[in-house]
Amino acid sequence: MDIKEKLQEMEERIIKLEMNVPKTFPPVKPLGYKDKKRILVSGGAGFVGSHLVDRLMMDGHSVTVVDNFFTGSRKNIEQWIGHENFEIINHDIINPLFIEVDQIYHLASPASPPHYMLNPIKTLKTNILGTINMLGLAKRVKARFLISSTSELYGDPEIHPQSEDYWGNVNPIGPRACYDEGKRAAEAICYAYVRKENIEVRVARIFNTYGPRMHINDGRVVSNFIIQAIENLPITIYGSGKQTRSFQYVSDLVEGLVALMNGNYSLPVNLGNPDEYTIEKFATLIKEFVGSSSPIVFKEGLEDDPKQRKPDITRAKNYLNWSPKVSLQDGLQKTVNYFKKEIQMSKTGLRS
Ligand SMILES: O=c1ccn([C@@H]2O[C@H](COP(=O)(O)OP(=O)(O)O[C@H]3OC[C@@H](O)[C@H](O)[C@H]3O)[C@@H](O)[C@H]2O)c(=O)[nH]1
Repeated sequence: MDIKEKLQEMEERIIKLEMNVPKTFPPVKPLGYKDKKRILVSGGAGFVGSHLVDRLMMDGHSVTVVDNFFTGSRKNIEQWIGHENFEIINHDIINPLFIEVDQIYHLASPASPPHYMLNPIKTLKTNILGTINMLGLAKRVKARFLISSTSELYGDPEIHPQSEDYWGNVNPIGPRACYDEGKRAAEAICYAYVRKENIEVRVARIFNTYGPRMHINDGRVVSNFIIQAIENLPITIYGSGKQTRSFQYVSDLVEGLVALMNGNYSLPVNLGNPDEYTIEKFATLIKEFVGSSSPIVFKEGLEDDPKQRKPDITRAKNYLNWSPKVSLQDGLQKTVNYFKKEIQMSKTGLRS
């Protein structure tokens, strides 16, 4: 959509608002009261959270989003504002929350390294106090609880690929510790609640994920490289570029989260795409994909940057019958289209 079309769309929306024409929502499945669940998504205005909210809403459930909008954004969920099945609470989960729900997807936490390192104490509080508060809620209302954990829990892994029974290699006092150790503590807290309080817990260890709705200032490799390539700016590789990552498209992750929540498996499960690339190869691939003239440049490496990462997804295959479906080609196409629009909008001042 170019800028003229976008302006026209906005004008039409203003006219409809002025005329009090009811907003049209994406289609929602009708669900009987027995199947309809009340679902809380913490961090539901974020990149992953908002895609999950779309899925749960379209499945016909009642969804409550709780978000403090630190990295989340209202525009990610604006399509549901005003829907009778949808509610949004502006709240920081480091404080307790009292509502009635059947399921809790606990996704609230900054996830991009520059964001979580910006305020490490807040990252620790969110993952530790926030998880305790969300589990307290799950205990009070007997809700099933899913937490978004991370592949960062494996630190700089000495085994490859990483399976869930690997305990990890994390620097407990390094700059990434606020997130890595925060998530490790969060998992420990979950299983303490399982042992002592009989809570039904699901733990998703999420590997690198990309897709539309990543923030333009997200700072992770996929968004950085795509934006740099679109703008013909230098593509910045941190370190040698020999480090590896494996990238999953966001809709695959959402499928995995829903399957995990509704299945019977209660130990941690890796959710990621085993399609592995060196960062150097990935830079070339993005440059060619976008058709960019960007030079590829090497910058200083990051402290404690994991050298290799690839999920072993045997558990997810066996227990959830889940495996990623979206190819890098298809996922990148959607993501590049999204960023082209976002860049255009930010240049016209319509988006920050
Ligand atoms: O511009 C950039 C950005 C990043 N990178 C490199 O690309 C690799 C991936 O970096 P990202 O910041 O995208 O993500 P990381 O793998 O370090 O961390 C991620 O891990 C999994 C999730 O839990 C989180 O989304 C995030 O913490 C790193 O080696 C990083 O140094 C670049 O070379 N250039």
